[in-house]
Amino acid sequence: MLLCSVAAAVAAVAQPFVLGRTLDLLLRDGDAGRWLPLSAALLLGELLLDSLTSLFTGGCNAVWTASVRSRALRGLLRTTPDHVRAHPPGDVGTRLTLNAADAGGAPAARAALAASLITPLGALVALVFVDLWVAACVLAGLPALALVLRAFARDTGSSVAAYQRTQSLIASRLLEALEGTATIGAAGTADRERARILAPLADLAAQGRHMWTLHGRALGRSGVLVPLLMLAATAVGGLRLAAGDLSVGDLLAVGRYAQLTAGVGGAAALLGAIVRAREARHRTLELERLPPLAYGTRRLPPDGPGELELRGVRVVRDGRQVLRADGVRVPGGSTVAVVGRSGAGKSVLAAVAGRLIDPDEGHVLLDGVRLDRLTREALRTEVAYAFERPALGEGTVAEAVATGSRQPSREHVRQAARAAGADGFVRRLPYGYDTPLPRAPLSGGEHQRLGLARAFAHAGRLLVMDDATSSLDTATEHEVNLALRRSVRPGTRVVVAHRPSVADRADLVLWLEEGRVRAVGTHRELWNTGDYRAVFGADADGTGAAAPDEVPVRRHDSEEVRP
Ligand SMILES: Nc1ncnc2c1ncn2[C@@H]1O[C@H](COP(=O)(O)OP(=O)(O)OP(=O)(O)O)[C@@H](O)[C@H]1O
Repeated sequence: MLLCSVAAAVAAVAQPFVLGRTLDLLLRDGDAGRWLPLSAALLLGELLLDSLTSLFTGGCNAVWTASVRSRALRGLLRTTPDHVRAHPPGDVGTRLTLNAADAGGAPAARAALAASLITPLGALVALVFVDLWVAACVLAGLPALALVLRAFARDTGSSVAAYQRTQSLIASRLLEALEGTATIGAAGTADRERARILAPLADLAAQGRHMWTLHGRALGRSGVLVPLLMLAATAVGGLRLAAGDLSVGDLLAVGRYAQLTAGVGGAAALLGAIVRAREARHRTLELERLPPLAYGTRRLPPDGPGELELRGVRVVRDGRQVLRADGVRVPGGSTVAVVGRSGAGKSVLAAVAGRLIDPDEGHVLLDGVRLDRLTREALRTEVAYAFERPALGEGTVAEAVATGSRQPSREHVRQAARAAGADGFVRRLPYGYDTPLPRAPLSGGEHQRLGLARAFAHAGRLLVMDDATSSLDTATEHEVNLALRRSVRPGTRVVVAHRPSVADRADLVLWLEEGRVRAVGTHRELWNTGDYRAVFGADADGTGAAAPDEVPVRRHDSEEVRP
């Protein structure tokens, strides 16, 4: 692309000279010889090169945008969920689409700017050769043009950055509102919500106007300067022609060269694109440079039971301790329910247990090996997660369940779906397991069961379920739990639980309170504590809010329990 634009610039610089020469020969002899076809070739060549430059510019923009976008995406996927949290979905969307596309235009705009400078510089040099006086006249006007461009590049940078930030704010608010349409509809707050989303629009308009004003001012100033320069150059050239120091062809050439030299003012538009690309690149770089989660080189001992240990673990967020857990040992193969009031630190513990995030202090060990020392492969094949709102993608149902570090067979996928209570509704979909998810109208509970199926299909020695059954009715949840014991690879389970039935079925309960481990024991032992019962909304005597939610459940030792 650069070669084509440079060649086009060279052709543009050569043209006035060749045309001038051709004109002189035609006027003098009536025959320009080889100069005439040369002029035609130059004109055609420039046209062809300009077309090729446009073609390559499109290709270059596409390739570079894809590269900027992929790198930003890789940065996002390498980091921990905690770091991504600082960027709401709308912000990430804006950075990966609008900003990546702007940033992707940088190399082509730089090349075009370089080429656009070659023409005026070449024209100036050619002008010196044709006539020194006209060249001096043009040269005298150039510093003023350079000043106009410099001021434009300086002032426009901050406006562009503010404009891009505001765009991203509007996108974030819009996405938030789209996620909460039901709430907004039910509360009848659509107008207020619309006003909230569009509130930054006034700023955006002001920033946009400011950008265009700067642009317009730069174009206007250079628009005044360039004709003035041209007028001065033509006047000097005319005087020189009258004095017999220039031929008619020379006058044609100097006029054209003066015009090409003054074309440096056209760089304003390219400069604008470069400044926009630079600010946009800063924004995509922020995603690209999110601190990655580093992996170690250790592997897990083969056939380990999945013993989990939290040693001196401390997680601090915004200067506040949100989790402290020391000396917590979960025997391999057991199920531990993590309970506590909202905000007690359950999800933070679940994230630390499977190394979605690293603790600020202390270590988590799986079968005696620190999680941060494990290879990525060892960690992700041995630790599986199921979440409250799983992200299933847009492939088929089977692909959604199969996606993960291993590639389970189709039969394995079915088995996992059966265990998660998903097989029945999946079979009723138009194409069963081959139904594309966007064409599968799933309820919240069905969506969650597919997420569970995925976790079951990839279950290693540790399975972390963070509120992953919250949308299931108690009977389905009970069935899923039984199937989990029977049909899924045995291992240690960490289950964030809000229902007493789940805590009761667990071998062990980890009770968190304000980010600290209040007690570890069985549900039955802990139920004797009023504060523990209060976590489930039960009254001091053990009845109340928790009771209606309960169905009689059997513990794995077959003893019927109604907490
Ligand atoms: N990245 C973060 N930045 C700031 N605060 C955080 C971050 N992650 C968690 N917290 C805070 O840590 C506390 C525990 O959060 P956590 O999500 O673990 O609660 P939880 O027990 O799972 O609650 P719930 O039952 O409502 O889901 C909360 O006060 C939360 O605001």
